[in-house]
Amino acid sequence: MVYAVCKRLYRVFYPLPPTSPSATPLRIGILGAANIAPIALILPAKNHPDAVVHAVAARDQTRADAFAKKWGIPKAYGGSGAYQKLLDDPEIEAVYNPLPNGLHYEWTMKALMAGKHVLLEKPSADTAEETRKMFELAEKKGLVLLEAFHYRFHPAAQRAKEIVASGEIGDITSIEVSLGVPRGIFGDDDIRLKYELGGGSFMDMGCYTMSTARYLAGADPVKVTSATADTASKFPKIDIGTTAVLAFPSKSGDSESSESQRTYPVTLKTHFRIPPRLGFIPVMPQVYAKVVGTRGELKFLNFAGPYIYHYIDAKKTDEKGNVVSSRTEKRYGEGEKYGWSTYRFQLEAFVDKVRGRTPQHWFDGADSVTNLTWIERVYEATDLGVRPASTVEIPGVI
Ligand SMILES: NC(=O)C1=CN([C@@H]2O[C@H](COP(=O)(O)OP(=O)(O)OC[C@H]3O[C@@H](n4cnc5c(N)ncnc54)[C@H](OP(=O)(O)O)[C@@H]3O)[C@@H](O)[C@H]2O)C=CC1
Ligand SMILES: O=C1OC[C@@H](O)[C@H](O)[C@H]1O
Repeated sequence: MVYAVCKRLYRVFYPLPPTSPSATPLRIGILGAANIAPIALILPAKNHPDAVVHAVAARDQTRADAFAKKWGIPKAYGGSGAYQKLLDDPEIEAVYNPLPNGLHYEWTMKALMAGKHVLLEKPSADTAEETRKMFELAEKKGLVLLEAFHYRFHPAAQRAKEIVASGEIGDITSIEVSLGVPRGIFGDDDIRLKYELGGGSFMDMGCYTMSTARYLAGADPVKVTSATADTASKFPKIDIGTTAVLAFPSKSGDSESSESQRTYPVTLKTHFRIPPRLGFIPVMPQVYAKVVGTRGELKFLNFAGPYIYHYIDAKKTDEKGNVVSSRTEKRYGEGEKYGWSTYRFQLEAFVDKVRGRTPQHWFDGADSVTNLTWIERVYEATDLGVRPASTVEIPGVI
């Protein structure tokens, strides 16, 4: 297993160059020298025949230059006007926006106003209204806008959904999705801990858990049943961890049924700093989705980064709940796509969409709006309140 993981990671970090590169690849610019940019875009683009990272912009010229040099990016914009300069560059056709959440709306709107397609990091914005406005503008301008839920483009996620949708485990009776990391990964200065930048674990990680639960269920919540947040005095309004229970609509159940028959519970758990067990035993990241049905259950381990390692355990149960059969599946892609990262699959779809080809998978703005709507409702239920909407006026947008 260790060898297989190393082999896949090797290919992610040392991607093979495309065998027949396009003469006119989609030229992408990156807003911000963000930590996530290499893995989410720069490395995937290195083996995409029809995409190239052409420019990066950072608030500091030295940082922009160093980033461009390290990753082989031809142009580097730096200084206070750098992001807008990149948007004004006629050579750039699409933009990757990995800015802090609280800046997603402003710079996506500006990018769309500049006529660029946008691959936008998750969560799409601070409020559902901002998300709605961004997709409305993209539609009006005929531009592609995609919230970067990369996991959905990976064959493992698609297989997990297929098993649930096939009815193999019966009708869903509960779902649990967890995304949490041990203490020590995010320092106090991390953007994730800044309320004014749209921080909070249910924004950062909760957006995945919400998206994954909705994806696997093939349905949207009907209400937030409960939500509790762990907070720390150092970070007012930031949830270090959140546990939310939402009600999803059952397949069975009609208007005559009780609420517990009409819905089933979906538990979403997030955490930035899971403490060590017994105070000193290090814990592993908690990244899984579990779907329980009337005739079985499915566990998808590492749904957020399945290209590194994952398994999908599917169990069938009898009427008494006894396990009658179980199997484990793994999906890492086929042929030349074997071992592609989630981000590489995502880039393939994004470029296909921009080029007018039919992507292997896609989801639209309505999906992103719904996701953020329910994130907001969870924050309302925790009493921490929704994240602050942008106050920036976008020239040309009413
Ligand atoms: N898809 C995925 O797997 C992941 C997605 N993400 C998402 O990507 C985004 C960025 O995350 P990450 O790369 O970890 O963050 P970083 O802190 O590394 O990057 C954020 C970038 O934003 C820029 N920036 C602009 N204004 C500010 C400001 N006021 N404060 C701080 N930074 C600012 C900085 O760019 P500059 O260089 O100009 O200074 C910085 O490089 C988030 O939305 C996050 O949710 C994060 C990790 C994984
Ligand atoms: O994939 C992820 O896992 C860890 C998070 O903090 C990050 O932002 C997210 O995208």
